[in-house]
Amino acid sequence: MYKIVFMRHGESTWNLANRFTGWVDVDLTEKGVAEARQAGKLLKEAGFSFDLAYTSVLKRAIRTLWTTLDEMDQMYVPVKNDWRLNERHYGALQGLNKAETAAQYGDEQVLVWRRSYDTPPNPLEPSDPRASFNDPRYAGLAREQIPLTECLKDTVARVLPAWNDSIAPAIRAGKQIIISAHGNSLRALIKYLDGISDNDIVGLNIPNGQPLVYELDADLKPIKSYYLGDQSAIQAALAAVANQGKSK
Ligand SMILES: O=C(O)[C@H](O)COP(=O)(O)O
Repeated sequence: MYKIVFMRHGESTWNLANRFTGWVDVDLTEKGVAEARQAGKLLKEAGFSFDLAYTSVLKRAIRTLWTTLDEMDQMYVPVKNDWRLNERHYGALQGLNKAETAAQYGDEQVLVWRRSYDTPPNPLEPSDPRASFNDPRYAGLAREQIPLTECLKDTVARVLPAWNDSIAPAIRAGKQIIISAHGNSLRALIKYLDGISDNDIVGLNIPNGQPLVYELDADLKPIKSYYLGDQSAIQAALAAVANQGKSK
C-alpha cells in the first residue's frame, strides 16, 4: 500500500478578496501561513516523513509547502516545481471578484465557469499584459502550451502527464510524497484517481491548507482518502469554497 498527501495552498490574498486567481502569482495571507503551519503539525503528529515534494511554480503553493516542511523540520526534502501543477488558468475572469461576477452574470453561469468540466471562461487576449508568454518561469514551454484560459478538462490534460511521467513512477519507487498545489489542479488529479464523472466533479471542492491523505493499492488505485484534522471545520471550509461563487 502506498500513501500520498495532497494539499491545496493556504489562504491567499486573492482568496481573502474573493477574486478569481488562476495563474496570477499572489502570496499567502497570515491566515494562509498559519494554515500551512497547522498542516505541518498535523502531518508530524500523524508520523509522516517525506522523501520528495511536488509543487507548482506559483508562490502560494510553494510557500505553503516550505512552511509545512519547516514545521515538520523537513526542509531538506527535495522539491520539484512543475508548472503542470499550476492552478487552472481562469482566463479573462482573473482578477474579478467572484460574488460580483455572480451578481452580474448569475450564480448558475459562475458555477459553470468555476466547476463545469468542459466550459472555459473567455480567454485573455494574446496581447493582454496578463498573458504569461514573456514570464521567465515558462521560458522552456512552447507558446501553445501556455494557456489563455482553461476548463478543467484542459487542466486534466496537463496535470495527468505530470502524474504519469513523474509522480506515479516516484510513488512506485517507494518515495513518500507530498504535493502542494491548487484547488483545480488537485480536482483534476482527484477526478482521475477516483474516476469521478464529468457531471459529479461539479460538486467537488477542496479547502485551503488541509492535508488530504490518499492510500493507494499496488496499481495506484485509491483504497481510501481522508483529510487530517478537525472534520467539522473541514466540512465548513468545503461549503465556504462552494459558496464563494454565489452573489449572496
Ligand atoms: O484560482 C482561483 O480563483 C482559486 O484558486 C480557485 O478558485 P475556484 O474555487 O473559484 O475554482
